[in-house]
Amino acid sequence: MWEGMFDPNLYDQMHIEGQSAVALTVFAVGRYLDAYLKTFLISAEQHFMLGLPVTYYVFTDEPEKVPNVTLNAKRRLKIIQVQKYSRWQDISMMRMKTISEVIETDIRHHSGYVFCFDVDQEFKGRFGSEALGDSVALLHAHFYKLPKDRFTYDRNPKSKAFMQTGDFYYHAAIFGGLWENVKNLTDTCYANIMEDKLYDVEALWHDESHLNKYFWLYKPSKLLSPEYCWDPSIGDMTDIQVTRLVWAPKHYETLRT
Ligand SMILES: CC(=O)N[C@H]1[C@@H](OP(=O)(O)OP(=O)(O)OC[C@H]2O[C@@H](n3ccc(=O)[nH]c3=O)[C@H](O)[C@@H]2O)O[C@H](CO)[C@H](O)[C@@H]1O
Ligand SMILES: [Mn+2]
Repeated sequence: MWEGMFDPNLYDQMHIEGQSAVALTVFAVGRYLDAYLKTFLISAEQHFMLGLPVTYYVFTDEPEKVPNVTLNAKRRLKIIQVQKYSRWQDISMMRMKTISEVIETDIRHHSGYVFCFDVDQEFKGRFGSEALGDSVALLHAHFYKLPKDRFTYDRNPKSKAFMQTGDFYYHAAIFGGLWENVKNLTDTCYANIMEDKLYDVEALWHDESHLNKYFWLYKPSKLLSPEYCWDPSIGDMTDIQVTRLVWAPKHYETLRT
């Protein structure tokens, strides 16, 4: 999906008539909560799936610290406590298991669609119902123009994420689709992550490597352009007419320790 390819009103009309409901999952564990969550949620209320019922699922180790954000009509927020793994790689990877569990116990009873987001980002423009689809993947802003041999797939044959060729390089900061498909995605990635642990290997880019392998084997039905997750530090914006969501500044040294 690129700006200019679609009529937003047609998508909105179709999803309002079809009574589509959307679940958004986001993790804010450890210092990521103070650093990013409030901006993420406030901006989502300004731009994410406006007009549709949205349930936010905020996963955190410190529920009492989740900011109080005023929500639009038909929108609600659920806070779910999770443990804080000591390694940031595990905080990131283990999201797959937690998302799968909450789809099973909660989401599937309320929302047809699920979108899973990193928290270190801010909505800036319409992120609307045109982004909904059976199985949705995002083109990584740093790779969408590069030749395939530059894609940073996992090249270790011992990892379940190993792959030699692929279609695109997908960004793990956003994926989504019908809950059935997101359930299958998270279950598959989690099983592969755990099998890697058994053999003491870790994929190059963690959950992102497993996500790329998954979307190579189970093709997504819809691709989002980097407008849907843009890094403002990229100088060349010739393809980008609208930034819908942007990366927030990363402060790995202070936030991940
Ligand atoms: C292009 C790139 O470099 N991608 C990798 C990088 O993305 P990122 O640098 O975007 O990862 P990240 O630091 O945003 O972590 C992913 C998400 O996990 C959550 N979180 C993570 C750590 C923490 O202490 N608390 C917390 O809540 C939070 O929602 C965060 O947005 O690192 C990730 C692992 O972390 C994956 O390996 C990604 O593939
Ligand atoms: Mn991130």
